Amino acid sequence: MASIAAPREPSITPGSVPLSDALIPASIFAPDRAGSGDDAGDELFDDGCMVNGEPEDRRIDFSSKLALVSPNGEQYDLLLRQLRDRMDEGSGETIYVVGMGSDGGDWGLNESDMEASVATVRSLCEQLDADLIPLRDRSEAAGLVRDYLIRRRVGELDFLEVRVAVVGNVDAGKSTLLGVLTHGELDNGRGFARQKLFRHKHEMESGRTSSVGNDILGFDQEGQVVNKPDSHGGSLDWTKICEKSSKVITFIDLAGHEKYLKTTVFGMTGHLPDFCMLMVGSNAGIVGMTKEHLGLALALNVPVFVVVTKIDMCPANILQETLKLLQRLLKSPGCRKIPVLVQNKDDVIVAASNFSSERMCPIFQISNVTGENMDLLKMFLNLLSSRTSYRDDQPAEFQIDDTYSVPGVGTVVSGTTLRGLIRLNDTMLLGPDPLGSFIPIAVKSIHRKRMPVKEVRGGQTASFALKKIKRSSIRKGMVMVSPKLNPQATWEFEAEILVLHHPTTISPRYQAMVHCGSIRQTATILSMNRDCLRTGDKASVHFRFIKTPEYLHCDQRLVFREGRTKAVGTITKLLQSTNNMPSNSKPPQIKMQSTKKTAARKEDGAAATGDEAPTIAQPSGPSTSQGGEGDDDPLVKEGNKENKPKSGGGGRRRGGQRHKGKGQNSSTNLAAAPSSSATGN
Ligand SMILES: Nc1nc2c(ncn2[C@@H]2O[C@H](COP(=O)(O)OP(=O)(O)OP(=O)(O)O)[C@@H](O)[C@H]2O)c(=O)[nH]1
Repeated sequence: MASIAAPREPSITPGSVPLSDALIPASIFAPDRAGSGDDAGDELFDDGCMVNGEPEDRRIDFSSKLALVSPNGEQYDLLLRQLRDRMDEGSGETIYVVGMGSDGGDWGLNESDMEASVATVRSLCEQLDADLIPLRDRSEAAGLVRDYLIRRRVGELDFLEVRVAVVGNVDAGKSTLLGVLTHGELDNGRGFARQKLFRHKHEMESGRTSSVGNDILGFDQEGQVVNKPDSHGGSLDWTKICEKSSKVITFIDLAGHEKYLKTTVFGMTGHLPDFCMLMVGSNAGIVGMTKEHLGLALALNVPVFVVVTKIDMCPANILQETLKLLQRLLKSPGCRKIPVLVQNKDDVIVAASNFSSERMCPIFQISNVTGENMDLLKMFLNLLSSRTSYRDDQPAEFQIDDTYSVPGVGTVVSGTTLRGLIRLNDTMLLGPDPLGSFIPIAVKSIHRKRMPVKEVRGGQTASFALKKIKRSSIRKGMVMVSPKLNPQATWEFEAEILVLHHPTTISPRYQAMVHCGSIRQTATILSMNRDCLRTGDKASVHFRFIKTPEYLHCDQRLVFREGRTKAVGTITKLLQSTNNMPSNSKPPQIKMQSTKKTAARKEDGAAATGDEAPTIAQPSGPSTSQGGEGDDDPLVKEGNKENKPKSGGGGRRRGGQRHKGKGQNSSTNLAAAPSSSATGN
């Protein structure tokens, strides 16, 4: 366990500093509960006792370090239930501490008690089809304490998945770190590692958007990296990585430059990261977009860890200064984080065990050139577990963040499964279209990280090939949901918002882009419970989308932005609307079209998402629709021009509105009414 080191005088020697004076050592987060390392398990157990109405002493004392030594049959069942609950909570894994109690007794077991306890845990793991992976042994006052990672066994076609958004200012070393992690070769300080990543990206094997990059890092059961780049081109075979991995980290690589903020916001909302890795160049410090990106993660409740790079070239006093400023920023009233410096493997385990508390913010200091502390960062990544529930019994929901036309396959949508289980050949409802309708659609094939699979569950990203649907009928922000949900589309909603920044005042009729999940659409403020809003104000605001209704939930987080104006909030109410027309008053003329032919047509794709950006033709693999999306914000512009109807003719029209449906009654007002009309639901 780490101890508090005395603050060191700054020296001029480059390298990581042991502990900035006020930074908190990870050891203060050390678990203080018996055999759990987690309050949740204890609470669950207590609840169980209450529900079953049995006195605790007939059960088992989980606060005793001896709980695992020789449980009777009933106690064993309780231990099993507790472990199962904890693994469910951790999406298939948990860190388990043996020999540590919270009953006030000294920590540690003698050898025979440790042996018996480990035998119990091993047997519990067998029952749950999980692996018991040793993390560390340590000696405490009364004997041995051991930490294990317990991880659900996965088949060849399965793996645990964690998404990490990578943000930070330009030049912080984001691409370089991802190159070093995924390709296993150190950088030379002049862009070597980054080049590998770019080359691999340009091959566009991923079939994913070019504006929000994706890189994967696979870990086997032992926590070893399985990525093996091709010795010639350095490309990575994603299928092989997934087959060999028990855990795959997907890095959502978000651009650092301010002009790409729209893409960054979309990556943070639409790609549902479990965690955010904020990169800071030690020599440059907290500059540029660092605060902006941190604020975004905080607004969306995504737990953040910080990676300070370039410690090989940074004088120690500058590094100290950067850490001090970082700590001040993280502890400020706006952040309310507890910065924790991670310096050794013990700290990694403590940080990983407590990270989901959201308040803790682990800080790593690394060098992409010397590789210093890279092992700690890798170990930490392997120990992170997904924050999304993966229970199969909920009705399935999948949010679409991109669409493709794949030659020979047809229309493919990619995105994230929010909950439930989706199987091959399932029929889902796809929508809403501009009229608010959902249509039934069959799932023809499923890929996870380019690997064909038969099913996908909550928390996992996937691509689906869809039958009989044109790509042009699908846009980002649409969903595919279980017919059981009888989905409704919403034009208007209420949200509690907080204005983070606005140069003047916001009042009714103001328009800006709403980002909510993978939805990205301009909305108008119809009314609010204050006359006007300035920076720092909170209000309940009534919004209306200007183009199409969307599928929303109460309690969803949203970001409302236009240029440098930013507000964040939570949806509190979905409202019925009597006006089901887009704000530009153009009668809705279309409905989702299905097609018998699924020919790959790039021009379909160019209009698919409502972006004016040209489609980037890729040399191989699927075409993508999001080229150049970070450059401009056409919807915002349109919104602020009061959405005058565009003259017809030559200019490209947006989204679904360019496709005229056959026999569609243009005056039909369907959208906010029960919307699964096409399905008969
Ligand atoms: N000495 C040293 N150089 C580094 C380190 N990390 C990155 N670099 C160099 O810093 C430069 C910028 O790194 P990038 O990875 O491109 O930075 P980035 O954050 O991805 O920048 P954008 O993609 O523009 O947002 C490159 O020349 C790298 O070789 C490091 O740890 N030590």
